[in-house]
Order: sequence, then structure tokens, then C-alpha cells
Amino acid sequence: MAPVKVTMEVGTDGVAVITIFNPPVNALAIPIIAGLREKWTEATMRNDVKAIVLTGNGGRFSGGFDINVFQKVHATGDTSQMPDVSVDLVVNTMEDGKKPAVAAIEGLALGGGLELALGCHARIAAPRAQLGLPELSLGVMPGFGGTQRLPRLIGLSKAVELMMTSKPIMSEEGKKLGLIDAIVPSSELLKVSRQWALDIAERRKPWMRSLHKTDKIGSLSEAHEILKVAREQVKQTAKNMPQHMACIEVIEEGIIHGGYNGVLKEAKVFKDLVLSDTSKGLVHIFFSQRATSKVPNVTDIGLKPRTVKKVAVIGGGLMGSGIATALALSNTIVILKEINSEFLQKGTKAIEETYEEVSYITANVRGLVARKKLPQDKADKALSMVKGALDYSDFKDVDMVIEAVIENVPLKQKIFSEIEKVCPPHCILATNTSTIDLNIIGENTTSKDRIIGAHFFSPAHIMPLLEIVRTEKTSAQAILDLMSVGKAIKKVPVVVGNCTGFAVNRTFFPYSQGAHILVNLGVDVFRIDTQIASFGLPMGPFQLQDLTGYGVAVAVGKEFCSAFSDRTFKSPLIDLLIKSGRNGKNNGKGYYIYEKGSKPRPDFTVLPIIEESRRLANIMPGGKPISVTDQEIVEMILFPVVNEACRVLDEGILVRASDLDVTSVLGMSFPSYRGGIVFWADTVGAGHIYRSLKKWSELYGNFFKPSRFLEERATKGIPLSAPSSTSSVSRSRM
Ligand SMILES: C[C@H](O)CC(=O)SCCNC(=O)CCNC(=O)[C@H](O)C(C)(C)COP(=O)(O)OP(=O)(O)OC[C@H]1O[C@@H](n2cnc3c(N)ncnc32)[C@H](O)[C@@H]1OP(=O)(O)O
Repeated sequence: MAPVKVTMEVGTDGVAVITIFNPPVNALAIPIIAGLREKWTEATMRNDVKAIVLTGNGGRFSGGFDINVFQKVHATGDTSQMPDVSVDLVVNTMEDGKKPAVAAIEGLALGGGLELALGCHARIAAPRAQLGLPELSLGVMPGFGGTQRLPRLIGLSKAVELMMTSKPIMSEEGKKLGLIDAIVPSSELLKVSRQWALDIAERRKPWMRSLHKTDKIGSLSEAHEILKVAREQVKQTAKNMPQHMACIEVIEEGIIHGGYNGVLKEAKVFKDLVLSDTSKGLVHIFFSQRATSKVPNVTDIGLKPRTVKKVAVIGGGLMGSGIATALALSNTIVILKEINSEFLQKGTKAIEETYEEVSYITANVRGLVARKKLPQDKADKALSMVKGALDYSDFKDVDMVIEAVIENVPLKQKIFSEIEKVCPPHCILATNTSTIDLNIIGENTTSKDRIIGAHFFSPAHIMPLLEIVRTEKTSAQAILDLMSVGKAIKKVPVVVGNCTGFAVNRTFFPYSQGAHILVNLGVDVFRIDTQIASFGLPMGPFQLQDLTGYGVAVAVGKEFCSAFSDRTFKSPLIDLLIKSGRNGKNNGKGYYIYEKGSKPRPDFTVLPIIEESRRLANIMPGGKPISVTDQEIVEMILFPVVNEACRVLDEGILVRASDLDVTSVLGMSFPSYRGGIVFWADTVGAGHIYRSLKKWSELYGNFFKPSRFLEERATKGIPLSAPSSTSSVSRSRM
């Protein structure tokens, strides 16, 4: 392992270059902070040092404070492990020190890394360096003085935006905003920074302490207005999270009582936030997401991913065109195959339209082109990467095929037999099925080692998760190649085993089932949706069903009913809705009323249909609606999900429990600040979940019956996330 250290070299010009060494991102680990303090003190005391340049080794300035320390604080509850950086190092030693300092920034300066640079007296950057304060995305806030110095350098409005969104900007924008003093090529970064530092020492350039600046923060009343708007937005966008409001209050403190008081308050509130459940959840997700790229016997056996230049996508429907778009945007040559020219035209047009939508979501392609975020030529190039096809003639040199036709077993089997013959022997044969067993799809082929699931989530060009499904025969090379393609198209690939619904849909099938049981037990449909949305999912199960369409609910429901007949509930409601001419958002008639330009409104004319469903289901005890608290509503829907997660873990479908946390957040929009489904379940406690499910199973039936895994963990007091020593089903699935 490369050494973690801070070095100092003093040149004949009298400039001390202090360099951070902590690959891969030069995180500010505790020894690095101690090293910075030591070298800075030495530089200040040495007579041959006139000025200081701070930089990071290996082309990256710093990715911020070491997030591993947060994990240690979370485990122990002891915040004294966090050193005093903001006052002792950044204010006293650096900013108010006797020698001027310049930050030489390359690659990235994020979080505490950028904050160290803000404590220097000037900042010189290489082109396209990333600058940002993403701390809120970890449930904390800038803690090395960033809440005070950033507004003083770039203005309150922009600083608040950068902190609230956690999004980085490029050094070019930083230069325009006043965050960066000059942009120079990487090769000249150190030379220019040294000269700049000497120019400050010799008073040819201003010796600027950003904490003392006031010219960019405007009047008190202007600041008040900006912070008022920010608070309103946060109420909408960051429900259930404390760090956004806390950060605004700390910024305000500095505006009213001065930057130094702001720094003091920042340090205090930071320590409170670091102990919050929100920070625990978000830090857990940060590390869990990175852990998904480590798959035993795949990524640790010396294999190298092969180049995948050309991919064929079979089926130009919603999923196929989304997948093709994601590939084309990342410069992969795509052959989009359909069965006739009408469908093909529809598919390629969808890519163009989807492409427009991509840009719409990030504020439209033209806007991106205008703001130089997506150059016009890149946009045109992506579209030129896609070629339509009606036969297999273009498949002879493809590196991967992704089949994305309707969920029909004979059709998929026919396609796999055909592609096995026409594609080169190295070609990976992937299917985007969301439910069908891969062994059945590949039954008639002799290429089982290259058959793999590439399960994208709709819309495929936007949703970040790629569930990679392997059978016991899939080769490690095929898995590694698909992981590498997934990363290239900016997805988070998670490798899972083969079973009905795979990891994500299987874990979450009880979500809508639980909601339907509750409705048929007499609980109001809109109350259920409100409670689930307040818990933190983007919408409740019924609004979601409106969005995905009832056809999907029926098809998916059938699959699960046949695979897990012991624990499925056949709700009469969906069939009744379809019979009465409703199909959700699709035809504007569902549980809600959909009108252009306004939020969905409850449609109370659906209530008699629900009454009819209750009559047919006949599960209300004594024929009367049950009485439940708001918390019970959430639990009766989410605990069965946890129960299924337990079975998935028990069967070894995933490499580790935290993979399910990542998939629940990225695939099902489970709130990331709750750390994902298993992490959340452990904060609630396996014992409470087990006892509740047991009680409900006695009252309302087998759907709620606790799994063996949950019962064992609850009775032995073992967290659900703890690794299994043995599993009840053979791990050969993986
Ligand atoms: C007091 C202060 O205000 C508080 C703070 O500074 S909090 C920290 C603020 N900084 C951040 O939030 C940045 C977090 N990091 C990132 O966003 C990304 O890692 C990055 C943009 C820096 C680099 O991305 P990328 O090149 O894709 O590499 P990525 O795989 O994410 O990270 C590489 C490794 O560095 C680690 N790492 C990245 N940033 C880290 C950090 N700040 N602390 C500790 N480890 C870090 C990752 O865990 C990963 O480790 P692994 O290889 O063992 O899995």
C-alpha cells in the first residue's frame, strides 16, 4: 500500500511545496491533517521559506475529509476522534499564518479538500478540475469553514446552491465566480502557483483572507431573502433530513455575527450532525455503493475486462430504446434490431425523443449545449452511433447482445438460439428480463457460460441501477465485462443470483401486496400513499401503480403468485379497476386524477370500486375495517419487504447485505438517508419486525409469516446485515 504522508520541499525560490499523499483521492485522513499542521508550522518557522504552495499528489488535490472517520464515529458515538481543523489548522495556522499560501488544484477539490484551498490566500487550478462541497449528501455539512468562506468568495446565492445540491462545478466556472484566481495547464500549475505565492509575499498580489471578505455577501436584507427562499426549497426537496436547514442556519450565523462566529457555530453543529441517523444512513450508502464493484471470484482473480465496442439491442420498445440511448450516449456503437420497419422506426425515434428527454431532465439538450455541458457535436455523435436493423447481418462482429423483447418464454428462447449461431463466440448474450429464469431462456443453447441478465430499470437511460444476473454457469469474464459496460454507461452494476424477480423485484413484491392487503382490510388508499410518501419514498404504492400501469401489476403479480404461492395475496382490486375502464396515468384514470400542469389529485369516484374489492376479498375481521396507526401502515407495508429481503439474503442471492441497500435505493427509490432496506431494518430492530409480523400473520394470514432467517436473527439478537455463516439454500446459485 502506498504511504499516507504529507511532504514538504523548499525550493531555492523560497517556496515550500506541501504535498498530500493518500491515494486514490488524497482523503484528509487523521495522519494527513497532523502532517499538514506539522509541515505548515515548520514552513512558518523556517527563515528560508517566504511562501507556501499546497497541492495533492497524483493529479488530485483532495477528495475531502476521510469518510472512514465518520464510520468510526458512527460505530462508537465518540466525536472526539474528529480533530479541530477549522479553527486550529485552517484559521490560525493557514489563513492567519505569517506566510502566504496558494492552493495548486488539479483533478478535484471536494469537501474538506476545497475548504483547505479556501483557507489559502489564492487558488490556481488546472482546466476541468472538479470543485464542490458535497457534505450534505453525507448527512453532514462543510466543517472546515466552507459554510463561511464560500459565500464570501462567490456570493451567497451561488454558494447556497452549491452546498444545497452537493453538485461540483468545474474550475472554469469557479474562475468566473471568483473561487479560482487563475486557470493554467497542468504542466504549469506548480510553476505559476509558486510565482503567485511569491507575488503575494512581496505584495505584488493581494494577500486575501476569504473569511474577512464582505463585498460578495450583499446587504442583510438581501441575505435574508436568499436564505428564506433556500429554506422554502429545502422544505420541499429535503424532507426528513436535518442537515440542509442546519447548514442554512450556520451560514446565517456568519452573515449576522461575522465569519469567525460562523466558523465556531459550524464546528459545533457539524458534530451534532455527524451523529444523526441521516449521516449514518448516507455514509453507509456511500461505502456500500463502492463495495458493489468488488465481487469475489470475479474482480479478484486477475481478469481484465474485454473491450465492448459494439452492442446489439433486440427490441426497440420502452426498455430497448432506453438501453440503446444509454449506450449511445457513452459512445458505444449500437445495432437496434426490430421485427419490422414500423417498429424499428418507432424505436429509433424513441431514442431521439428519449435523447431529448435526457436533456430535458438535466434541463434539455439545447440548454446543455448552450451551457457547454453537452457539446452539440457530442449530441450529434451519440445519435450517429445507433444503426437500425431488421435482420442479424450486422451481428457478426458484435461484442454483446442485449435482448429486450416482451416477457415471452418461447420468443426469448428462439432469439437466444438464433443469436448463439450468428454472433461471434466471444459475444456476451444478455437478457433484460425482469422475472424469467435465465436457465429457461438459455435452455436450447450450448453457450450457458455467456448467458447473463442485464436488468435495467425503467427509464433505462435515467435509472442508475443495473442488476447483473448470473447463473451458476455464467463465466466470471462475462460478469466482469458487463460490469465494465455498466460503469462505462454510468450505471451502478450490482451482481445478483438467479431467482424469480432477482434481488430487487423479488424483495419488493410484497410492497404493493402489503398495500393491497391494507386497503382490503379497510384502510384508506390515500392515507396509505400519504404515509409512505412521508416515510420518504417518492410516492405511495397506489400512485406508483397508476404510473406503471395496471397491466404491469397484473403480469408481475402472476409471476410472483406462481413462484411464491405460500405468501401472495390476490387482490380483486386491479381487475375491478381495469373492468371499470381505468388504467392509471396511461389513460388519465386511476386512483388519482391526472391533469396537465397540476399535481395528481385523489379521485374519490374510485371509492365504490374499492368497496366492491373489499366485499369480494372478504378479509376484514368481523366485516369491519381495521384500525391502524400511521406508523403501523408504514410497517405493515415495509416489514413484509424486509421479510422477503431476509429470504433473499438467506438464499445467498447477493454477495453482501449492503448490496440490497444499494439496490433498494437506486432501483426502488428507498430513501438513501435511511441507509437502504436492510440497514433501516436493523435500525428498527429485527426483534420488533419479527414480533409484529408474527402478530399480523396470526390475525391476517400467511403473507406476514416471518421467515426462518428473520426468526433466527431476531431470537439470537444478530443484525440482519451480519454475514451468514451458512445459508439454507446452496450458494451455487451465485
Ligand atoms: C469536514 C469536511 O467538510 C467533511 C468532508 O470533507 S466529508 C467528505 C467530502 N467529500 C466527498 O463527499 C467526496 C466523496 N468521494 C467522491 O465523491 C468520489 O469518491 C470521488 C469523486 C472523489 C472520486 O470518484 P471515483 O474516481 O469514481 O472513485 P471512487 O470509487 O468513488 O473512490 C475511490 C476510493 O476512494 C475512496 N474515497 C473517496 N473519497 C473518499 C473520502 N473523502 N474519504 C475516504 N475515502 C474516500 C472510496 O471509498 C474508494 O475506496 P475503495 O477503492 O476502497 O472502494
